[in-house]
Formats: sequence, structure tokens, C-alpha cells
Amino acid sequence: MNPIYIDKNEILKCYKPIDKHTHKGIQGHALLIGGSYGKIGAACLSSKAALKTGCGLVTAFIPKCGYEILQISIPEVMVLTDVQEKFISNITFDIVPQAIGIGPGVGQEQATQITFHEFLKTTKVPLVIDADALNILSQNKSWLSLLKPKTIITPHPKELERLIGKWDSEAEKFEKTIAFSKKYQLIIVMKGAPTHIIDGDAVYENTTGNAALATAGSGDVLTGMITSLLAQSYEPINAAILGVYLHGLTADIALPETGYQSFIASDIIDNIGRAYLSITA
Ligand SMILES: NC(=O)C1=CN([C@@H]2O[C@H](COP(=O)(O)OP(=O)(O)OC[C@H]3O[C@@H](n4cnc5c(N)ncnc54)[C@H](OP(=O)(O)O)[C@@H]3O)[C@@H](O)[C@H]2O)[C@@H](O)CC1
Ligand SMILES: Nc1ncnc2c1ncn2[C@@H]1O[C@H](COP(=O)(O)OP(=O)(O)O)[C@@H](O)[C@H]1O
Ligand SMILES: [Mg+2]
Repeated sequence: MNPIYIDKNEILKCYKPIDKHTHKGIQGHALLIGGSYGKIGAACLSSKAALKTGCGLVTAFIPKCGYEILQISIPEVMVLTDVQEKFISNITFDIVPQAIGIGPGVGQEQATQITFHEFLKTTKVPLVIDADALNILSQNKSWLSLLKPKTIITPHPKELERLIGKWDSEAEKFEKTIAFSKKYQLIIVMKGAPTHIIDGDAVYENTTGNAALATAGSGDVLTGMITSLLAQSYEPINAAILGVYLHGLTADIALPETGYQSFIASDIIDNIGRAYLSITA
């Protein structure tokens, strides 16, 4: 396996500067579906990260109990609520997003599983699938065939194992992940240290990031960032590459100030601007 390293050179091939005549209506609308009682923070983090990564509009779809939490913590994000108080049971919306991220904090209630199945059957919008949405897929593997080609999935090692089964070596992990990517035509963001992106036989290895990212919610933030880039019309593979690179870069930039221990997922969001600036510096 000869990975393509995701470094500044590689990023400059796909990075799209902002057009000075753009406006929020054409800068992309991202929909983030997530959260459940006790995990509304995951929806807050992913939707705020989406806005801070540059899309024009962000809507969060959450259970009712998260309404005030989300509106107060991030007033720039619009909110749609499910009929249920504590978990998502019926995904419906009247907006037209260019990308949807689903899964952070969503839980695995039976009703959430059923509405996720319906959602997969009907949606045509480019998707990022993470966290509990991946765990639901692991329990219902026949639903994987509903995923459109180039859907992005973002498993951490345990979520990957639930999807593809155990491996005995790093080589076998890559073999199985590449086979899975080919079988379902998926872009797989294999989160870790470092993170790899698998797109069929193409393997990319990220060069940014450090152990400060080993903190609750850092994956939820990544989901928002990649969904935002998809909504801004990046090709799925480029949204994954740029998202993973910027996400890691925030931790490299923040480290001298925060150290490893005190860095939290909100620090990723706070440093997205500096990460963007360093691409063009
Ligand atoms: N503020 C909020 O609202 C937050 C909400 N969140 C939401 O919570 C939900 C559950 O997500 P989750 O990832 O915590 O649980 P789960 O899938 O059981 O995985 C945990 C196990 O996986 C493993 N593992 C993980 N990383 C690994 C690594 N790099 N390398 C190796 N192993 C690794 C490790 O397993 P072990 O090694 O212990 O066997 C670990 O115990 C989900 O919806 C998420 O979005 C969270 O984002 C937190 C903030
Ligand atoms: N030691 C590390 N070095 C670099 N990146 C890391 C390290 N530990 C975790 N990360 C990154 O942090 C993120 C963790 O995602 P995830 O486990 O889904 O977190 P959460 O579910 O809490 O949001 C991934 O992007 C992963 O690559
Ligand atoms: Mg996660």
C-alpha cells in the first residue's frame, strides 16, 4: 500500500477560495441530524463546526429536548425538531440541503433505527454517516446497499470493527476496509492516529493532527466539517481530504497554547479559521 499523503501540496490541488460575489444562498446549506437526551452536545458541536467551515446555512434536526440548548448555544444555526422529546423518531424536513451529516449522538432507539432506514431509502442528498448511525448500519448490514455511491462514512476503530469485523494485523485491516469500500462504493474515513481515507484502491494518509484530538466530541466536529465542505460543492473525496486535514491542523495550531490535556472539541471549532488561513499563507 502506497498512500497519498494529505499535506499542504495535496490540499492546494482541491482547495477552492471564496468568490467575493458569493452569498449565503449559494454557499451551501448543510443539514446535521443528531443528538438525543444527554447527547445534544454532539449536535451542537457538529452543526457549529459546519458553519465555521464555511457553508452559508446550517440546520440541525434534533429531538425536542435539545431545542433551547441548541438555539441558545449557537444562534446562527436553524433548528428543526422531531416529534419525540428525547430521541429522533421521524426525520422529515422541508428544506433543500446540499449535504446531510447524520449520526452524532443520535442513539440507537428502535424508532431512530426505523426512521433512519426510511431516510436511507428516500434521500438523494450527498451524505456523511457517523457514530450511532454507523452502529445502526452494523446491526442492519442489508441497509448498506441503500447507500449512494461516494457516500462518506467516518468510523473510529470500534465502529469500523462493528462494520467489517475483527482484523489480525494492520495489513488485514486495510485489505478488509478497501474491499468494503469497493463493495458498497463508499469513501471511508478511517479515523485514528493518523487518519486514513479509503476510496476503493486509493489510500490517503493525513499528515496533520496530534493526541490532543483524543477528546470527547472531536469526531462529531469532523462530521460537521466534512458535511459543510460537501454542501459547498466539494467532490466527496475532496470534502473528506480537506475536512480531515483542517481538523488535524486545528490541533497542531492550538497545541502550543492548550497543551495536549486541556484541548477540547470546541478548540477545534475555534481554530478552523486559523487552519484555513494557514493553507493560503
Ligand atoms: N458531548 C456529546 O454529546 C458526545 C456524544 N458522543 C456520542 O456518543 C455516542 C457514542 O460514541 P462513542 O464513540 O463514545 O462510543 P462507542 O461507539 O462505543 O466507542 C467507544 C469505544 O470505541 C473504542 N475506540 C474509540 N476510539 C478509538 C480509537 N481511536 N482507537 C481504539 N479504539 C477506539 C474504544 O473501545 P475499547 O478500546 O474500550 O474497546 C471505546 O471504548 C456517539 O453517538 C457519539 O457521537 C461522543 O462523541 C462524545 C461526546
Ligand atoms: N492520538 C490521536 N492522534 C491524532 N488524532 C486523534 C487521536 N485520537 C483521536 N484522534 C482523532 O479524533 C477524532 C475522534 O473521533 P471519535 O472517536 O468519533 O470522537 P467522538 O465520537 O468523541 O466525537 C478522530 O478524528 C481521530 O482521528
Ligand atoms: Mg464519534
